[in-house]
Amino acid sequence: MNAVEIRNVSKSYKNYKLSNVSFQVPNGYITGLIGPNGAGKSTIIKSIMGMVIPDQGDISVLGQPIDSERADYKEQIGYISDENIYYDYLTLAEMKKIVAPFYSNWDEDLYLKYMDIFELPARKKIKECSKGMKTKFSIALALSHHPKLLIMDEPTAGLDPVFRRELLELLADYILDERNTILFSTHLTTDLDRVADYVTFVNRGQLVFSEAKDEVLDRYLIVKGGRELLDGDIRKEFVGLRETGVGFEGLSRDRDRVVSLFGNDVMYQTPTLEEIMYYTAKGGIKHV
Ligand SMILES: Nc1ncnc2c1ncn2[C@@H]1O[C@H](COP(=O)(O)OP(=O)(O)OP(=O)(O)O)[C@@H](O)[C@H]1O
Repeated sequence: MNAVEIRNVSKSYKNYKLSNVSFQVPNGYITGLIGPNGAGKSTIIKSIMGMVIPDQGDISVLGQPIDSERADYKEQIGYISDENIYYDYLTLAEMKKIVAPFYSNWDEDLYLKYMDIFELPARKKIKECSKGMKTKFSIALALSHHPKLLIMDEPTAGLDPVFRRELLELLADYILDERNTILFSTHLTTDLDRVADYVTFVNRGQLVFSEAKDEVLDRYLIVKGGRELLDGDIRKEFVGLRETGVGFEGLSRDRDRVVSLFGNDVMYQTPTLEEIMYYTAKGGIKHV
């Protein structure tokens, strides 16, 4: 089963279009949603949360088509927004009192445990909290109602490296229960190198790929060689290309093809997710 299914979803704004995007978030795994600034990650996540209504397409969450009239499916979701969705003038404890009654599964002991682990001051006003503290508070609230699906929009932005690593460990613990699923968006792709099973990549409102991370890393290849090897046709083999006075570095999405083209005349390197995102977003920009 898929925890989330997105079929042919489109959404237009004045200067932007999310175009006919379809992908699945498999149950029991961590899926990373990556893409440069403005690619459409938050638009997709807000569409799943019913906060943005797509112009067309269908979305199902945990087997149910979502419906703006019925918000009960959200009880099963732990949502961490990239914006402050809480009332600034309240303390953390006061905000928790508002949020907790929405969840029949609310676990006060678990909430207190997270407040303690994250060293969060319950009596501090939200407006007096740092960005990292607000994110930690969001995570505490999201996990304290035992959600089956955790949806996080840029959760690691604003977190120091120590807590970022702790958060990733916490997510790994949460996913140990095979009924749980995580979808999280980030442009810090190193987080995904560590924990993601699947990767969905959007660029300028278009889906580039959505598949198992290992398959992506097996298929893409970086090629480094001398400029004399490049001509117009060869350039078209690359998703993105960086050329210098003497050489080039290019990303191919077809490992077998470039190896058969270049043989031993070049050097090969498996790209990181960051390199795949960089070359795809930049295309054939020249650096001479
Ligand atoms: N309510 C809105 N009205 C008009 N344009 C919008 C609105 N919401 C988003 N956009 C535009 O849609 C595009 C995609 O935005 P979105 O927030 O989904 O991107 P993102 O991938 O999450 O980016 P980032 O990594 O910077 O958070 C952007 O060009 C943004 O300006």
